[in-house]
Amino acid sequence: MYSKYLKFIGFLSIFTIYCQGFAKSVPKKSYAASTVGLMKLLEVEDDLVENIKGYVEVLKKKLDLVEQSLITMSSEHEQMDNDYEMYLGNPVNSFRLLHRLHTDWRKWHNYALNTNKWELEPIEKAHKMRKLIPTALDLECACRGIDDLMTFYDLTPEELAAGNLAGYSKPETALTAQDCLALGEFCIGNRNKERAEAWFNTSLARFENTLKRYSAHKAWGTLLMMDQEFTAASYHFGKKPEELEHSNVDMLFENAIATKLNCSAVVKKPSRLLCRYNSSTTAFTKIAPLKMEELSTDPYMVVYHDVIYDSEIDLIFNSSQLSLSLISAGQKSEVRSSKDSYIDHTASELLDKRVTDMTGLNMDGSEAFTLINYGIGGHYVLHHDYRNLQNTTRLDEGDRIATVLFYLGDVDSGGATIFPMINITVTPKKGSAVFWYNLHNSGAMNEKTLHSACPVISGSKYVLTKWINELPQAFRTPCMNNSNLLPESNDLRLEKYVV
Ligand SMILES: O=C(O)CCC(=O)C(=O)O
Ligand SMILES: [Fe+2]
Repeated sequence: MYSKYLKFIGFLSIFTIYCQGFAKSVPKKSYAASTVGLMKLLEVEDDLVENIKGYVEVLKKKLDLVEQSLITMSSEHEQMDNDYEMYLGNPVNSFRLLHRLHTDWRKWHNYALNTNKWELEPIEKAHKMRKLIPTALDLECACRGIDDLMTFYDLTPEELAAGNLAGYSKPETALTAQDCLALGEFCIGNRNKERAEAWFNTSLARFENTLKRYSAHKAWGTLLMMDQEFTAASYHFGKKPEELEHSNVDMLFENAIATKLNCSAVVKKPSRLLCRYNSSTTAFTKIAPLKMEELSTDPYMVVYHDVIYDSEIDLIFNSSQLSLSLISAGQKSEVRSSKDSYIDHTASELLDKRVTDMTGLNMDGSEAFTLINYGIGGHYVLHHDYRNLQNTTRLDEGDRIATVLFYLGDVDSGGATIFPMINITVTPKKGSAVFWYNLHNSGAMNEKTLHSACPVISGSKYVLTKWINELPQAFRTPCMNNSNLLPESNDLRLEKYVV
């Protein structure tokens, strides 16, 4: 199986040299940084292929069943032989027609809506492998390798896309339209507009239909909009320039602008909310109240001060693997530039209790603590913590109802956590933690929890995140209230507990 990949490995290992050259800016475990790493990735891909094959089998069985029934249904119509009156004149036929439609329709409706757990098993297995798949940083490293090749050997996107490597032609290594698009997006992050445009152009030429071309047009159009080049951008969005200036596309930038403003905000808005001791969430807080500062009521958000001791922070650092690889300064990614790892069992048991004292929530089924380190420029783009889980998956696990983010150190400058939709900036302060609800009481997702980690200007930032899941909170969160109900599919939590 591997032999057909070996030539790709030869090609990809060119990246190795480049990625090692960037050793300071690339995580050590980067797949693209070694041939051994790439071999591991092939194994991951093999497993993934097996799981997806399993899923295809499941789908085929379903498809066969539906096709078989279609054949049966059509054969009834053939029997009529265009003489409908004759057919329906027979009361048994009329009865069968009615009965068929009455019961069959329900059957098909249920069949289409219900997915059995075992049917999703192969895809769930594939999902569990997600920790093994390359990260955004791995991809970036690979893009950088290609980008450097282009610079050193004066290659154009067209040549590379056709598998032409400086006179060494390998059509089988030709790039797909999606590959070219990813390289174009990398060039935007790398502030190389000209090369980004050349990649988008190559990508557009390789996409075979308009629908697929849309993503390349959108990326290119957005790039032009950023530079206020409305006329050029209008071509990509299929709109007139004057429509574009006021269109929804502006929304793309509103958040980006809000992020910038909030990241540079130094003065907090005066608030009518309070600082107080919280002594009511658990029995323990009655004897050891926590210093709490209210930040917002929608979403509910508070900061706890001095909620984690220096000795506990030391324990976390000593026990985590992060200390082995503190080289994150300068890592760049469009999504996130940071390094994360998990903390050990003793520290997490201790902190689980603390989080319950802070939130009143049950830690069963919550996700493991993640320790994140951001170096200079380290950031995390705007995102929501909820995962927008649908149907079955949501009923099994529940979405992330709340987040607790501990700040394990002060940051010299920058690195705030910002919530642009509610205009809140939380400055990292050693020992403090911010807690907020991602979901409304109804279970619907609260869009206002959109947040981002601003780039670190100077120093280093360490945070510890805890994502708390919704289902174990059935007896802890307030009764659900219909006032903020969103459409049905958003409200499985309600359905599950109110019946
Ligand atoms: O580091 C931060 O300030 C935010 C981290 C975050 O949003 C997350 O881990 O989901
Ligand atoms: Fe987050």
